[in-house]
Formats: sequence, C-alpha cells, structure tokens
Amino acid sequence: MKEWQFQRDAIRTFRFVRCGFDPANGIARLVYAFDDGPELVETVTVPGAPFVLDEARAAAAERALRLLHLIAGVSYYKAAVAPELRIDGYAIDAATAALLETIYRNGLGEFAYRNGLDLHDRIRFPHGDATQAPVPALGLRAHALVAIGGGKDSLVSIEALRGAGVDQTVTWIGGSQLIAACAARTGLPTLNIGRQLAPQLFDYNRQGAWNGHIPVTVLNSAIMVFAAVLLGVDQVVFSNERSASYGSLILAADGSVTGEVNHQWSKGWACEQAFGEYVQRHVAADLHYYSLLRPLSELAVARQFARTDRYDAHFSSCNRNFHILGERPVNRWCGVCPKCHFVFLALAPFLSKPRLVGILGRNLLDDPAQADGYDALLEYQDHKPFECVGEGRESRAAMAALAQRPEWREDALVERFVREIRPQLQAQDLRIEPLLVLDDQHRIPPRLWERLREAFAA
Ligand SMILES: CC(=O)N[C@H]1[C@@H](OP(=O)(O)OP(=O)(O)OC[C@H]2O[C@@H](n3ccc(=O)[nH]c3=O)[C@H](O)[C@@H]2O)O[C@H](CO)[C@@H](O)[C@@H]1O[C@H](C)C(=O)N[C@@H](C)C(=O)N[C@@H](CCC(=O)O)C(=O)O
Ligand SMILES: Nc1ncnc2c1ncn2[C@@H]1O[C@H](COP(=O)(O)OP(=O)(O)OP(=O)(O)O)[C@@H](O)[C@H]1O
Repeated sequence: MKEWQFQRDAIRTFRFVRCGFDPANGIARLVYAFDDGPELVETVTVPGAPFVLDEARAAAAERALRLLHLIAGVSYYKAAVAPELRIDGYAIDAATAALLETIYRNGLGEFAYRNGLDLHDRIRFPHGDATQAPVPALGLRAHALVAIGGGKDSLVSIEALRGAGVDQTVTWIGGSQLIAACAARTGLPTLNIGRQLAPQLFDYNRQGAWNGHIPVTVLNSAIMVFAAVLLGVDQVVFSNERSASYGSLILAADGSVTGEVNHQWSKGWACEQAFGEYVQRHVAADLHYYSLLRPLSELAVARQFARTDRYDAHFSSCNRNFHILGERPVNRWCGVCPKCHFVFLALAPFLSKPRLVGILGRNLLDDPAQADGYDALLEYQDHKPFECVGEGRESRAAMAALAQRPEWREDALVERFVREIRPQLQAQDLRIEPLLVLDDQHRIPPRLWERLREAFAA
C-alpha cells in the first residue's frame, strides 16, 4: 500500500481520534489524525502516579481530559486547516462546541491574519442536541496550582499568594531549565508536567504545513485543570494581566484602523471568562480557574515586580528561551526582541537604573539600533508587535516618565521620543498613574481579592 503523504491542500478532515489516561503512570495520550493518515500522538505526563481516584473524581478527570484533547488539537488542526472537523471517540454538546469555536477562531487570529486565511466560517465543531447538566462539586482541597512561566508576571503572583498565606504548588509544563531555576528559587513545592508534541508535526512543517501562533496559554490552562483534578486541588492560577486583552490595531496605508489582531488572545479576559466558566460547569463545580493579575496593567505588574530582587539573576521574559527546537539567548535576554524591549521599558520607571541594566546586561534605551522596535511598542508608524507586550499607551506613558528623569532623559531613544514623538501626543494621555489603577473585572475569589487589593494598589 502507498505510504500516506502530508499534502496540505488535499486534506479534507481533521480527526480527534481518541484520548486516554493511565493512572498507573500518569501519562495522558491525545490522539489525532488527518483523513486516514497516521495517528499523531501527543503525551502529557503528570507526576505523582499512581493516581487512585474515586468514581466522581475519575469521571471529572475524563471530562478534563476530553477538554484538553479538544483544545490541544489546535497545534495539529492548524497544519492543514482541514474543511471538516470530526470527533471519533465521543460526542460533545453545543456549549462545548461553542467554547472550542471561540478558542480556535480567536486563538488562531494571528495565525489566520499572517497566512491570509479566513477561518471564521471554516471552524465548526460537530455536536449533539442534548445539553449537559452542570457537574457537581468534588470536595477538592483548598490549594492552588500556580503556573510559572519564568518571567516576571507569575513571580508577582507567587509572591502575592505567599503574602496572602495561600497554599500553592509552583507548576510548569515542559522541560525549560530557566523555569525550573525560577521555580526552585521560590522555595515552594514544585510540579513539572511533561509534554511531548507528536513528532510528525515537525515533519509536516518541513513539508509545507500552515504554521503560526497558537493559543498556548489556554492549552497550558487545560493541562493544569486536568492535573488539578488528578491531584484533588481546587484552584488553577494564571498570571495574565489586563493589558493582554488588547490586541494590535492593524492600519491601512492611509493610517485608518482596519482591524484588531491579538497575539495573546488566550491570555485575555474573554478567554479566561469563557474557559473558567466552562470548567466550573462542565468539569468540577469547585474547581476555580482565574488569573491573579487580571486587575493589573503591565505597568502595575512591573511596579509589583520591582519590590523584590529575589529573582533578578534567574528570571527572563524573553520568549527566545522557550523554543522546543533551536537556539536560546546566552544570558537569558536576547535584547533585541519585542519582549526584551517592552520589559526593559516597563520596569525602568520602577527600578534603579543600575539594577535594570544589570538584569538585562545592557541599556536598550541608549541603543539607536533599537529605534524601530520601540516605535512599534509606542504605536508610532507601526502597529504593536505580535508579542506579549503592554498597550501602546503604557509604553508611551513609561517613556514620558523616563523623559522626566535625569538618569534616563539623555539616553538615545528617550531623547528621540522627546524630540520626535512626544510633540504629537497629548500631555494628559501620557500620565502613568491612571494606568496603575486596579480594574474590577476579574475571577479572583472575593476573599482572596480582599486580602490582595491593598498590596496591589500600593
Ligand atoms: C518559543 C516561541 O515563542 N515559540 C513560538 C514560535 O515557534 P518556533 O517555531 O520558533 O519554536 P517552537 O516554540 O519550538 O515551536 C516549534 C513548532 O511547534 C509548533 N508548536 C509549538 C508548541 C505548541 O504548543 N504547538 C505547536 O504547534 C510551533 O508552531 C512551531 O511550528 O513561533 C510559533 C509560530 O508563531 C509560535 O506558535 C511559538 O509559540 C509557542 C507556541 C509558545 O509556547 N509561545 C509562548 C512563548 C508564547 O507566545 N507565550 C505568550 C502567550 C500567548 C498566548 O497565549 O497566545 C506569552 O509570552 O505571553
Ligand atoms: N511552560 C509553562 N508552563 C505553565 N505555565 C506557563 C508556561 N509558560 C507560561 N506560563 C504561564 O502562562 C501565563 C502567560 O505567560 P507569560 O509569559 O505572560 O508570563 P510570565 O512568564 O510569568 O511573565 P512575562 O510576561 O514576564 O514573560 C503566565 O501565567 C505563565 O505563568
């Protein structure tokens, strides 16, 4: 028989073949296929096996596993954007289909924009007519699995939870040594969940698969929800800030806005709300998924981060550290990507200059070669980069604050801002203080928020 070949444009169907979990070794297998091609098997390994689950928890684990199977399929679906989606092993209801359509359509927004694809009417999850009744509570114990990503945001959450006396396990997915070092530095219990993508994906990429960004935060969230059920804990905490809800405005040649594309859609409020509500209604009624930093802007997070130097020699927000394949920056910060640019700028108003330059190893604001990168952050002659960076108004306000500081104002890019960009802006739009005000749109448990609000406001 002729061997199956990946031919992107000839593929008709993307199949969710089956998923399974072995409680004896903690390995979940998520299986997919294109048409009648080979099975693509992704594995997720949760430490702590063997897992002994009572009937109610085993049923919840199966529901969480299916949710993960359906969400993690996005990595493979994108390779061919097949016209038809098929779920072979089980049926889903309309609420599940609606959640998945939201996640796939929005979470692949940047992917679609960059590849010139219109996925809106293409992504339809087949579902039955029956509506699932809300699921019961499992009697989960009060404990938080807190996601750690190696950058400043999750470290702010971890320290805030520590201050509020919340029991937590610092949890990450994948084999990053940088994240492992940050996690160790917290001195808290840790959990490292293994994840292996199906190896064929990399072959398909070489054979012309569609490629681009996927909604990785909601995928990591689904992995952690699954782990929380296995471990019997009642909270999954992420550190997605308010600014993540705002995308990049796409401009036409005449400068008019033609649309918005959010690289970090799955870090945004709409995704947190939809996913968190679904988990409570369809996985376990007492499992709370929330972002502790939702009320904060990036600048407010930066201000909190500045309060301790405990992680200065360990953390990095530079995403170039996190490639599965390929090179990583030698000293944790590449110094030339949008995240390095933004984090340097966002921390500058709140950290001493020697401390900040010591962390990144150089002064990015005194390097004229970085002007284009900073222009994009400022939304000056360009759109905000497709990266996890703050809003344009935050970058402009941070730059304006530095322009007032003797230690910064003569640096090349601050001086250029004063000369070339600031004259085109309104002074009242350049104040930092309004951007530090806490928002009240979040899913943080009310009693915890009462304890944290004051610390975050100061
Ligand atoms: C590290 C990174 O930024 N990767 C993005 C990059 O991928 P690249 O090819 O340069 O390297 P790899 O990450 O090693 O990926 C290899 C291929 O595998 C695909 N893939 C990877 C993980 C996965 O879960 N599913 C996959 O299909 C990937 O597409 C590659 O073909 O560029 C890609 C295309 O734009 C991005 O998709 C890669 O982003 C990773 C999925 C990733 O983990 N990125 C995070 C560092 C990230 O962007 N985090 C955001 C959160 C945004 C969100 O939730 O949407 C953040 O920093 O806040
Ligand atoms: N490998 C991972 N495993 C688990 N959670 C992760 C992983 N990578 C990122 N996250 C989580 O995803 C969310 C978004 O990641 P993001 O990179 O914005 O945060 P960060 O690394 O804490 O800070 P920074 O924005 O400075 O990079 C955070 O809650 C982070 O903890």
